[in-house]
Amino acid sequence: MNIKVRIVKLLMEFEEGKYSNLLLNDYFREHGHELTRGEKAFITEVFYGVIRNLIFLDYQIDKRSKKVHRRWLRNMLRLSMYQAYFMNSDEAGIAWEATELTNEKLGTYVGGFVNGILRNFFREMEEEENFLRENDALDIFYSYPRWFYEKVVAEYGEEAEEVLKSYKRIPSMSVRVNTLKYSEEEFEEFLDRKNIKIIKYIEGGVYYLDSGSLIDTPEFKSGKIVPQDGASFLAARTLGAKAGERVLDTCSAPGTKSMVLAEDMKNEGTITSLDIHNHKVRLIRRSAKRMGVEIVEAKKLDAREVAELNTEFDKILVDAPCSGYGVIRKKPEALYNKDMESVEELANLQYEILTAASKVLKVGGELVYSTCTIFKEENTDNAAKFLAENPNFEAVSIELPGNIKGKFDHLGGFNIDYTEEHLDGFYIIKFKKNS
Ligand SMILES: C[S@@+](CC[C@H](N)C(=O)[O-])C[C@H]1O[C@@H](n2cnc3c(N)ncnc32)[C@H](O)[C@@H]1O
Repeated sequence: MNIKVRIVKLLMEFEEGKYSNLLLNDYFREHGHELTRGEKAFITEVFYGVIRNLIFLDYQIDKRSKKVHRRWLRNMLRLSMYQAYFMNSDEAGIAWEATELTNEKLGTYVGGFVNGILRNFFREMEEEENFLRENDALDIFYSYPRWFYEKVVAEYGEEAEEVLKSYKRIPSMSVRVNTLKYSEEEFEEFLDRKNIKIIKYIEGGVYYLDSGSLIDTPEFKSGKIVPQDGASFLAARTLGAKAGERVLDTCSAPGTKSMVLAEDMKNEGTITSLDIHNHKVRLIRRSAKRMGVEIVEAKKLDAREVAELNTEFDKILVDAPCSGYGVIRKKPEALYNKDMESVEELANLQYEILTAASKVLKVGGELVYSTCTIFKEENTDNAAKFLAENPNFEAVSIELPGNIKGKFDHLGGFNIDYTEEHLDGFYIIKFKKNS
C-alpha cells in the first residue's frame, strides 16, 4: 500500500479517538514487517507532524476552500502541506502524488481540486508566517488553542514564544537501562553494535538516542531496557527509596516510576502501586513481570481512599493525573482535548490525592509530588496550598543532575521547563513530614 495512504488511514483512526502513541505502536506491531526502517521513520514524522501542526494545517485548508468535508481528502491535504512546509520536500512531487492518489480514490474532478489547493498553498506559503504574526495569530502559526496561547503569554511574558516553539519540537527517543537485569556498559556495547548514537545521558541510566523505537528489540522484550523519559525517571529517583522500605506509589499505571523505585530498593521491601483503573493495574503487573520486579503489589484503588489500606508508609510518590502539557511533544493530542476548566478540575483532584496520601505517611517520612505539566495551578500553586494547610510538612531540597535545564520555584520545587531540549516538561517537589 502507498505510504501516504497508510498515513491517511492512521490519521483517520486517530480522529476516531485513539491515542497517537498506542495507534502507531499497534500499527508497527502489525505491519512493521512490510516496512523499511526509513519508511517507519517517515510515517512517524508525518503522522506526528500533522497532529502537532493540526490547527495551522486546517487553517491553510479552510482558507483556500470551505468544501473539504471528507476526512480522507482533508488528511491527504494536511500531510501534503506538512511535507512541503515543515519538511521542505519537493513541491511538484508532492502535488503530483497527492493528485494521483486522489484521482484513484475519489475521481479526477476531486484530484484536480487537490492539485489546485496545493499549488495555491505552495505559492503563498512563504508569506504565511508574516501574515499570521501581523494578525496576532501566533496561536494558529504554532497550532495552539487560543485559550492556551493566551495563558502562556500571561504566565511567561516575553518568553512565551520560546515556550510555544519548544513544545512543538520533534521529541528525541529515550530509554532507561533496567539495572536489575542489565548494565550501562552492556547497553552501550549494544548501541555500538547497532551504530546508534547517544544524544544525551542522564546519570542513573537514561539515554536519549538518535534512533527510532527500540520496542522490537530482544533487549526491550526481555525487560533489560524500557522507554522512559529522563524527567519521569528523575521524579521517581528524587524520592530516594531504599532497600527494605515500605513505599506507596499512588497513581502508578503503567508503572514506569514504580519500576525505578524497585531498582532503587534493589528489589527488597514493598511498593504498593495503585491506580483507579483495573485495566491499567494489569499493565503495572505485566511491566513488573517483564522487568524482573518482585516487590510491586499492584491494586485498583482511588488514591483519595488510601486510608483504607490501614498502612503507614516510609515514602510516597504522588505522580498525579495531570493535563500533560509537558509531554505534548510525544502526545500532541493532549493539547486539543482539554481546556482551562479541565486544568482547574485536575488541580483539585491532585490536591485531594496529595492530602489523602500525606495522612498515610510516617512521621519523618518523605513524599514526592510530581506532574508532567507546565502551568502553576497544577504545580507550584498546589504545593504552596499544601504547605500552607499542613504546617507539619516542609519542602526539602532536591538534587538533580547538572545537565537538566529548568528553574526552582520559591518553595524549592523544580520545573523542568521549555529551556530543556530533550526532557519532558515536569514539576517535582519533595516534602518531609515533621510531626
Ligand atoms: C501521570 S499518570 C501516572 C504515570 C505513572 N506514575 C508512571 O510513571 O507510569 C496518572 C495515573 O493516575 C491514574 N489516576 C487517575 N485518577 C486517579 C485516582 N483518583 N486514584 C488513583 N489513580 C488515579 C490514571 O489512571 C493514570 O494512570
